[in-house]
Amino acid sequence: MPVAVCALSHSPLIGFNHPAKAVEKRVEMAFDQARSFIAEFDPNLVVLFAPDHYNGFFYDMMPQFCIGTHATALGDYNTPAGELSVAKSARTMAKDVLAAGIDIAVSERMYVDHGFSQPLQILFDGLDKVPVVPIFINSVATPLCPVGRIRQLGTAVGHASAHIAEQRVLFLGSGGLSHDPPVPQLENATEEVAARLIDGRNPTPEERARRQARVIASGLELAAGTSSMRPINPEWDRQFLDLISAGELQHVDAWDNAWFAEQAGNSSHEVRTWIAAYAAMAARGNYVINYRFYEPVPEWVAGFAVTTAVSADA
Ligand SMILES: O=C(O)/C=C/c1cccc(O)c1O
Ligand SMILES: [Fe+2]
Repeated sequence: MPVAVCALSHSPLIGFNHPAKAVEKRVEMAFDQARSFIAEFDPNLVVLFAPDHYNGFFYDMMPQFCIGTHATALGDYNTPAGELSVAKSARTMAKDVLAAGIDIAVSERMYVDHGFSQPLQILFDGLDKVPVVPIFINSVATPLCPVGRIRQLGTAVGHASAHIAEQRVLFLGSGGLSHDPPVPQLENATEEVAARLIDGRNPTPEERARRQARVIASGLELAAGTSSMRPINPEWDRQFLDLISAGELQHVDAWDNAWFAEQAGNSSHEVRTWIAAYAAMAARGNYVINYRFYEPVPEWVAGFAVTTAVSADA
């Protein structure tokens, strides 16, 4: 039963802000590479690990991770809106992951944002082109669980994937690497912002447009060097990619949550999606990364990376 991985950064600013043409071209070539890899692997199931950015998940009930048995994309930042094609195996996998001692939440009405929809759009040209098991991983709403729990989650998902009907499973991680976009934090939020983080579902079109305009402007400021946001940290990103490449995921268990934010920005916790995807792969045997791309892209507020991996004995 072959398994494979694709993990990639996302940014809702793609298409809004434009880095140098050569940079956009290199990223597009990386997407081409990932698309060719996936087309050749021909998965009949994608297990998609992705975060949310206070669009589908709020502090009124914030799980650390959640598996969707139905999922709908909201369509923020011009990403496609609509139903994901959630596989029946989502239920089987939820049962198996719980039986392994990982208390994953289950949602019959999961709402997801660009974290899920962008990779499906870029890699599969739509939300419903491939059966998917969507797994939300909290990467912004503090307090966050220890990152070692995410590795255990990924491991449990990997084991569960060996007992489902689908035979060709792609583990897809969406997020990271170092970046610090202006996603608000509850601890220092005004009353108005706190209310939005606790239960800000269904913003008006004007509210959504204001939020998006602020984030789009933040990318231009980061690129111009006039931003107070934490800069992208290519060295931290390189070390993270080296660790994944070496298959030494167990080291993440010692990583302190505060250290992520200090080194690589609050949203660097999105690498949790990569850790889960690669831990799932590792649970199915040794792997080799056969493609690795990295480029810091401040206009998109992203240490932008794309990797693919296959089983070592494939
Ligand atoms: O949710 C937002 O408004 C912005 C999200 C964002 C910006 C830049 C990089 C990312 O990974 C994001 O999710
Ligand atoms: Fe994000």
